[in-house]
Amino acid sequence: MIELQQAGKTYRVDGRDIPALLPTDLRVERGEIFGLIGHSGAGKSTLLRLINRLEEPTGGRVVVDGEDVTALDAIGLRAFRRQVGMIFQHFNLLSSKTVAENIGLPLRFAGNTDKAGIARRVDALLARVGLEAHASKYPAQLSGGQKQRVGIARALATEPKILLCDEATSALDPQTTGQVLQLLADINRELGLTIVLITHEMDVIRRVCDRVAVMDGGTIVEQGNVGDVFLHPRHATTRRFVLEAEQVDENEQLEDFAHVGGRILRLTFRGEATYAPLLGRVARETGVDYSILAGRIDHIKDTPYGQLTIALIGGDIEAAQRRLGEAEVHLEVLRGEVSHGEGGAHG
Ligand SMILES: Nc1ncnc2c1ncn2[C@@H]1O[C@H](COP(=O)(O)OP(=O)(O)OP(=O)(O)O)[C@@H](O)[C@H]1O
Repeated sequence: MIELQQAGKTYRVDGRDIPALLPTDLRVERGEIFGLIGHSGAGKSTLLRLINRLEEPTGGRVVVDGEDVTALDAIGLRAFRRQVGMIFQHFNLLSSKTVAENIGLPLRFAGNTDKAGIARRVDALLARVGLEAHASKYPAQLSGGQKQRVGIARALATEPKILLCDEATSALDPQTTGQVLQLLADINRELGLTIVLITHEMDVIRRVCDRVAVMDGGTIVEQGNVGDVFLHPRHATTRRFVLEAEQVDENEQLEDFAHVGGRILRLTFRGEATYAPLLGRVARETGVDYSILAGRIDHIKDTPYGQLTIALIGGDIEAAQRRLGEAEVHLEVLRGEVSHGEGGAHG
């Protein structure tokens, strides 16, 4: 388990203090995938790099599995860092070394001189990341996705218990991003590795993370289970990330609906409720008509969810809304009722 206890970092540049990370408390549980999301300069990298002390905190403590990392001397820190792998946006591979040599490097740095043992470990890692056929190639001969696989294999070489991912997919195209995220999720599940990743894309969080913290201005402004934060964002920054991920402009959408009569609701379904034939049943029972204005069905990690924007027209709208509210559905009224053709919003 990783704990930040009032951990913070202020840089001093040309006599001026730059508070990159305000004193922050955070807990990452063992075996989870924890995401940090924020815009450029929010303090994500600083927080991540405090965990393995690539940055020294200017205040507070970082505790990993009960050990105060901030108090370690140089020898203790070297041993601790073997338990923490890291991967980077631009892979940070040595261009003069082959794939196999890059992957074996952390073992050599750790003082391992058993060449046959290293070769066996490197072979197993190559197989783990699906690069058996590329062992003797050089980084320049690989695609971005393959380079990141080398980065992941190298990070796993010393059998770490924590993997820190600094924008690991930001340099990759969407399809390759999906494959690398899947690999991270598999490693997390199979090895029980704790993963902390930083990103500026909500989609990355949605696909692999269990929990998320949203950062803004050097502090955490919202955190929780990804399902809760993604489907019901409370902070304005979180909301913007979610809307960006869904490519939705809320104001534009409401303008588009101006000519639609009735009451406009947004329904959010999670888990099995996503596939339940609820709308038709409620419409039949209450005599309302509905039209679907916008919708999306997708997954948050392995859990399906659906979001539907509908207009309810005619019939017993109050009863319909009550029935929907009683089901396993989260319901928001986006716009009150207007009669057809009237347009514009009532409160
Ligand atoms: N070595 C440094 N010296 C001085 N200021 C720094 C240093 N590193 C980061 N900062 C400043 O600290 C703040 C937070 O930076 P940080 O890199 O942690 O943010 P970030 O959210 O990771 O952004 P990005 O996504 O651009 O990497 C920024 O204002 C940045 O300019």
